[in-house]
Amino acid sequence: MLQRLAVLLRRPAAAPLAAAAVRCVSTGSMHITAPLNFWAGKRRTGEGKSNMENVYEPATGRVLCNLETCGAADVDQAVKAAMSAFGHWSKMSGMERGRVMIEAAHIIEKRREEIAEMEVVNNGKCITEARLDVDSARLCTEYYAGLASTLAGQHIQLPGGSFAYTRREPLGVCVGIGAWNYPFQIAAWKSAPALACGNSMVFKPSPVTPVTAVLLAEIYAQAGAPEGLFNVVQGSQETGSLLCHHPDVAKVSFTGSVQTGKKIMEMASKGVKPVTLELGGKSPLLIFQDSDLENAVRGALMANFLSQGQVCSNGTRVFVQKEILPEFVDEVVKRTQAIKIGDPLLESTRMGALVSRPHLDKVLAFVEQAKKEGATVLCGGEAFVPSDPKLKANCTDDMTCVKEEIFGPVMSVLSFETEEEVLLRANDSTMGLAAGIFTRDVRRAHRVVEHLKAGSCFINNYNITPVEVPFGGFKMSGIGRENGQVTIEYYSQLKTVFVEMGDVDSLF
Ligand SMILES: NC(=O)c1ccc[n+]([C@@H]2O[C@H](COP(=O)([O-])OP(=O)(O)OC[C@H]3O[C@@H](n4cnc5c(N)ncnc54)[C@H](O)[C@@H]3O)[C@@H](O)[C@H]2O)c1
Ligand SMILES: C[N+](C)(C)CCCC=O
Repeated sequence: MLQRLAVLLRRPAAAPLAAAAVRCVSTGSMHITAPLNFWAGKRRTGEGKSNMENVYEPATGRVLCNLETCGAADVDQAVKAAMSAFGHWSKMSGMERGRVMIEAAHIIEKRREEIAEMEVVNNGKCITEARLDVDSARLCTEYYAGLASTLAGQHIQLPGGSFAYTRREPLGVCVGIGAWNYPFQIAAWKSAPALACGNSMVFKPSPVTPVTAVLLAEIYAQAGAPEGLFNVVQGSQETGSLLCHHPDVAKVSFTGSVQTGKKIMEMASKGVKPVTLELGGKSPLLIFQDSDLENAVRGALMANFLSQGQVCSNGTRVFVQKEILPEFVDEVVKRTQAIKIGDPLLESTRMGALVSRPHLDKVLAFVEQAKKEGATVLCGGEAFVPSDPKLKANCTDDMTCVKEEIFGPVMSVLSFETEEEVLLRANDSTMGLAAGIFTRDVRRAHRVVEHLKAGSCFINNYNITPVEVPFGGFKMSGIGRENGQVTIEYYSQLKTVFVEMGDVDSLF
């Protein structure tokens, strides 16, 4: 089944305001002219000023700002600034670093509304979700601020009074490259663990959503971080590639598509640099007949329609046990039709605009393809027109919409009969970011989860990502983890020190 596709395409509103960067209170009123690059403590103009790309407001199609992309000289300056900050920051104690980060978290909290509004205007998601994204960024900063002072090595006793110890050391200048679906949150999820470990960072946001990462840079600076600790360079793949190849960069943490992730890994391999890859998914959600149906329906909606369906971990293959399929589908259709689609800045809106016209066309093409392959659209299925909800159903595992990541508000519903069968079908994907199961049978829940090939599994819920819990993928969905204690491992390295207390026992 294919669900409602929501998109808002509005006519341009009034003329843009002339001021540098203007906070908006209504859709279509913001125009940004302040530079969006930031290094060595200041906003900077990129050398690609002559070759600027338009950045659009998804909800209106208006030009929000122009992107000044960074070339080799800019990237070099940002990396130099980060190296200089690293010298100072890496020598500070964890407690001192944590203090700066806690202050940054407080500032994020104070500026919550402003950041959330900017995110809405640039990304198209609704304000309620954008606030939660800002909260997640703040919580992540707080969490790693707390962990900073706990980083430590081990002492290992050896024969004859000799011993060894390990030091947990930072890597150096880390690069973060972000996707457009969670722009501010991704910048925080990458920078907070990196900085807690004593690294500095150069971050490149997606050229589609460049406006909020620079706010995070200002916040760290205001919180007392040394100049150059967190830098932002804008641009597309050329800028990203310059960062990955830069000889002074120690690590690359990337969030984006599988296709780009492979290129990042290849570029990083030239310098034998470690990578964290947070890539795409085509995750399964398994709903057994003994589920609490109300919660299963809620879970399926949360698994598919957050951020207009543009979520890496979405459970887009919804397998429903045959006995409850009609009941489940009726309820899901009813609630999907009731989703309030509209101006993303309105409090009542629950679904805003897809990120761009080309992306909308891509999502609609998946729906057309699905229809050709025999799927029935139960509701939606076309660009959203308020009075025109569409319906239809019937997906099979071999359909393109069931195999490929659509990254839009499109839920495919499939029916299954047995646990063994659904496990085989659920795992039949090259990706393995997330998976979910709804059942009242606690033994089945854990048995099924043990066999699911996915990095994040949800039992009787979906798409929650507390920052204390590791997040990341199996198979082609990625390498490494974000959040949780384990992420410290991905932003630090161990130095082992042997200490001899006796004489050298030489064979020569
Ligand atoms: N696993 C996760 O945590 C997670 C989170 C969010 C999004 N995603 C995935 O991201 C994808 C959508 O985001 P997108 O369209 O922005 O992805 P994308 O791969 O097109 O771009 C991601 C970033 O990589 C940069 N980039 C592109 N080519 C590059 C190159 N050759 N060298 C260096 N940088 C390059 C882009 O400019 C952008 O900043 C989806 O597949 C989604 O599942 C994954
Ligand atoms: C917070 N969410 C909704 C789980 C999103 C995680 C990041 C993936 O795109």
